[in-house]
Formats: sequence, structure tokens, C-alpha cells
Amino acid sequence: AGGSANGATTVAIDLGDRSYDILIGAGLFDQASSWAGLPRAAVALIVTNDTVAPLYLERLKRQLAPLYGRVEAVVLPDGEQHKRWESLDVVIDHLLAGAADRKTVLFALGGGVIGDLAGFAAAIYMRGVPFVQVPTTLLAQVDSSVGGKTAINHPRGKNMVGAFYQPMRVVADLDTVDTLPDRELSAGLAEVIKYGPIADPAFLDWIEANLDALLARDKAALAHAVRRSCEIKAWVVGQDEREAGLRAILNFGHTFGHAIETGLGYGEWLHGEGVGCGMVLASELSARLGLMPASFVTRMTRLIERARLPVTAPRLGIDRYLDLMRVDKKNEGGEIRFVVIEGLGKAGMRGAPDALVAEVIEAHSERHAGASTPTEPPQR
Ligand SMILES: NC(=O)c1ccc[n+]([C@@H]2O[C@H](COP(=O)([O-])OP(=O)(O)OC[C@H]3O[C@@H](n4cnc5c(N)ncnc54)[C@H](O)[C@@H]3O)[C@@H](O)[C@H]2O)c1
Ligand SMILES: O=C(O)C(=O)C[C@@H](O)[C@H](O)[C@H](O)COP(=O)(O)O
Ligand SMILES: [Zn+2]
Repeated sequence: AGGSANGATTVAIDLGDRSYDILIGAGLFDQASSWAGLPRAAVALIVTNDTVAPLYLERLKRQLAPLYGRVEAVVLPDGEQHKRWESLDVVIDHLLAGAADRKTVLFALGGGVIGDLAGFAAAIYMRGVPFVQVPTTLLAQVDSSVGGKTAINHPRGKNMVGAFYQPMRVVADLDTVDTLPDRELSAGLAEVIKYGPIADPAFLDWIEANLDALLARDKAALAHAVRRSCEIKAWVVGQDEREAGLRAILNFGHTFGHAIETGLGYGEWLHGEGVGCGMVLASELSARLGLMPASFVTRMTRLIERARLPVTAPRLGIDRYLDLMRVDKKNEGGEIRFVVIEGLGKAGMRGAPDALVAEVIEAHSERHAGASTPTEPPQR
């Protein structure tokens, strides 16, 4: 990471001719330098949703107006349940209706849902047009805007249709976190917490020590969390862009978490909530495989709970969990493969007998919860 004149930080992601910068800082939206140097084109299309548009669309349009012949917007309905074919169609149809050419630049303005969907649209429109991520949730700033995974959901499985397609730049304005609902802030913290056990024990210690500041949206704490998360993700993706191996560590907690999201119907639990609870289960699995001590499960559970995330799994039924987890991109030869922790800061991949997975889910499912343990995420 390097500093810059306006106090923002830049994290570089090194992918040869697909390399780009992640700009992180307060007030980046309104700085011309955030948008300078992007490819010029007749049309810029901002993809956003009906929650984010009233907050930030006009500000982004104002910055882009001097740089493009026309600045247009597609405003999609908000929600994980809209990360699907129909929304993708709306974006592609808008581009075709306006005769947008292959130099058109797409801007994803919003959280991970918009980023994943707009990125996929950019990957497939005329076989690929330039694309910029403007993440406005903590989760998108620490994770989804970086690394080029783009996708839509399928009713049978999360992110099952997509492409690896890198943005040209990521502009993460920390001020956008000010308007996030508390529940979404917590969802973002789940992905921040993830980076500790998989890659950086010192960062895990730092998160534990600074969680209250993060929950209070302290700007310095948020800046450090976003920067360190992006550094770790850039380090992983720079070595394994297409998840031949190492990149799968970023999926810690996701095998269980995606099953919860899909099993309950997209949008019932937030992605970050599924990941939070999923990390408790994956930590338990790591312990039961003899890789980590029981105290690690306690430590992770405590931290995830302090982040106001759910730590007990919904009762979907063990067979349903297993069926859902059989639809996962990490699986090979029909075997469900889990990201486990093999030592603090070191993750690996393991299969596990169904009976053991069942014990893990049972140990952390709702009916085992103590009276003071939240069993469901709070309502929006
Ligand atoms: N591509 C990747 O590498 C990657 C990584 C992690 C997650 N994801 C995906 O990202 C999605 C989750 O992203 P998310 O947590 O950002 O959810 P999201 O995109 O649904 O955004 C969360 C909510 O916050 C609202 N919002 C966004 N910015 C706001 C702001 N500044 N102020 C107020 N409200 C705001 C949104 O409208 C939405 O209601 C999931 O689909 C997940 O699968 C992808
Ligand atoms: O970037 C990655 O790689 C990740 O796994 C990051 C995850 O946080 C993210 O949720 C991702 O979309 C999951 O990937 P998937 O391949 O399981 O769909
Ligand atoms: Zn995730």
C-alpha cells in the first residue's frame, strides 16, 4: 500500500495487464483525481439500485459528466433476490437500446449485489467492456469489489453463473459507510474477520481490540480494516486469480454460509450473516478434525457474536444442508470440500464424512443455543 497527496491510500493489485488500483479514503467521491485517467468513451453507464441512487447517484454523475459524452444510469430494485438473470437482462437491454458501443464504461455503484451483477454485465456485453467498482458497503469495500469474481445467483446455488472479470479501478469512499444500516455494517465485519484466521493472526488480534471502534464507525479504524483486508485479498488474488488453489481460502465459512442463504431463500439472511455463522461451523469442523483447539471455536464465536452476527445455524435439516452444499464450486468428484483452519493464519481444504458435518451443524444449530444467544439475525 502507498499513501497519496489527499490522504487516501492506494492498494495495488498485480495481475499483469489486468492490474489496477484500489483507492481507499474519505471524500473520494468528490475528488476529480478518483476518476481521472479512466478510458474515455461516448457513454458511461452507472448501474445502481433504488436505495443507493437517492444517496449517491447525482454525486457520481456530476463527477463523470465532464469525462463522457453521455452519463446514463440503470436503477435496479434493491436486494439479493434481484441478483439474477432478469436484472442482468435489464442492464444488457439498456445498453443495446442506447446503442452503447464496446468502449462504454460501466460503473457499479452500490454493494456486492450491484458489483457482482454489473461486473458480470460488463464481462459479457459485446464480450467485455471496461468496468469500475464504486463500492458503497463495508462488505463491498473489503471484499466483493476486489478480485474480479462476478456472478448472479441460481435458485439451486449462490453465484453459480458468472465470470472472472477484473475492474479497471476500485474507488472506495469510506464516507459511504456513514449511511449504512447497522445490520449491513455487521455483515461487512464478517468478511473483515475472515481475513484474520485465514491469513493474518496479528490482524485477528487487531480486530478483537478494535471491534468497538469499528462498530462505532470510527474512520481511522475503518480505514485500517478496509486497507488491510484489501491488501490480503490482493495478495491472494495476485497469486491465484482463477482459484486453482490458494484463492479458495477466501471462501472460509462460505460453504455453510451459502447453504444458509440459498436454503432460506436469498435475502432472508444477509451474505455476511451466513458467512459469520458459517465461520463458527467451519471453526468447529477444524477443531473436530483435530486441526485446531476447542478454544479457537470459542474465540471465533465470541468475536462473531460481538460483531452482532448470528452464531447459531437455522434448522434446515441435515440432509437439506448436505444437498445444498453439494452445489458448490469447490467440490470435486461429488465430495463437499470445506475451507478449514490448520493453524492461526493458515487455511486449507478438506473433505469430511457426512456424519461429522452433521455433528458440527447439530452442535451449533438453534435448539442448542443458550437463552442469551441470538438465534436469528435482527430484522431490517
Ligand atoms: N465478488 C466477490 O468477491 C464477493 C465477495 C463477497 C460478497 N459477494 C457478494 O456480495 C453480495 C453482498 O454484498 P453487500 O453485503 O454489499 O450487500 P448489498 O449489495 O445487498 O448491499 C447491502 C444493502 O445496503 C444498501 N446500501 C448499499 N450502500 C449503501 C450505503 N452507502 N448506505 C445505505 N445503504 C446502502 C443496499 O442497497 C442493500 O440494501 C452477495 O451477493 C455476495 O455473494 C461477492
Ligand atoms: O473472492 C473470493 O474468491 C471469495 O471467495 C470472496 C467471497 O467472500 C465471496 O463471497 C465470493 O463471491 C464467493 O465466491 P464463490 O466462488 O463461492 O461464489
Ligand atoms: Zn463472501
